[in-house]
Amino acid sequence: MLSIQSLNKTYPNGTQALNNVTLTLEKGMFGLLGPNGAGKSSLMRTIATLQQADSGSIIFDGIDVFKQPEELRKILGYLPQDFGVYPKVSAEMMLNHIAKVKGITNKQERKGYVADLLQKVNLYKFRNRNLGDYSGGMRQRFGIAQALLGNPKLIIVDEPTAGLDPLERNRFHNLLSELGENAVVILSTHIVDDVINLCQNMAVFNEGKILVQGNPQELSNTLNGKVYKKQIEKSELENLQSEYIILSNYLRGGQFYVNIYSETDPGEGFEKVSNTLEDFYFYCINKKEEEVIA
Ligand SMILES: Nc1ncnc2c1ncn2[C@@H]1O[C@H](COP(=O)(O)OP(=O)(O)OP(=O)(O)O)[C@@H](O)[C@H]1O
Repeated sequence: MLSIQSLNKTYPNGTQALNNVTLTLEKGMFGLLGPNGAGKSSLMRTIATLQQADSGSIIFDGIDVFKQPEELRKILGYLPQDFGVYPKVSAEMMLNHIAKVKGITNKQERKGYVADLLQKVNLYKFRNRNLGDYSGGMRQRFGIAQALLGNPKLIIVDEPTAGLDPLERNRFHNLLSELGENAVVILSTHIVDDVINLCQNMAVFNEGKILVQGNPQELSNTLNGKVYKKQIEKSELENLQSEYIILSNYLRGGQFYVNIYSETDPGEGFEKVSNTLEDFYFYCINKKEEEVIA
């Protein structure tokens, strides 16, 4: 349904944010994982017609996004990373306005539609409060509501759960996965667990390139039996780095641990662990593109 071919973008300051990006996305939820500065937002803004690429093409359901941006906008729901609001307008008024712009002309229909959306994101009882008086999480939920206006067929959400409390995060996940039944949903996030829980497909993105694309569980499984952990002193880390492919280092109960990738049992106190998508993600980021095994 969404076909991205050989997309390139270099900003005027010389940063190459997209380097020959090619991706095909079907209906359902697609997770985009990558470190800060990988180019995720650049890709999303380009798909959302907010910026031009230098070369390449994006086709969604027969719409050529670069040649027919207006057509795409009619069926697009987009929640950017930094979502600004008009502070002196209530959520209900703002959604009503956006609904009008999106072509819902019947007043009664629009009212019901907006009320339904406000219920979905749990803001109905705050519908008359000015957006400027919303908390960060409430503003984010408003952003989600505006992205869902007009039954979009392509939904792009850039780190949508940042700032949501666990309950609201769950609620939003349920909503997103419902939407994924009828739309292409692209979810950019740093939360690896969200991708494994929600997405049928995903890509790891780094330095403007797609390193790997596939089903999260299948990608994760490619490291089965090859991830080992050990409790170490922090000072040992540098030495280990020269010997092993370090996937991650972290604290558990105040103790310092490393996870490493190894084809064979490294001994030396390392124990095999059941690996996660997070291990796979770090494996991709830490290895060079041509060495990723999946
Ligand atoms: N308007 C711009 N002008 C110049 N460079 C930019 C611009 N926007 C982004 N960049 C650079 O392009 C690269 C990709 O940035 P982008 O925001 O797409 O990454 P990201 O994966 O979304 O990062 P994050 O996870 O931190 O949001 C970065 O090096 C960034 O500094």
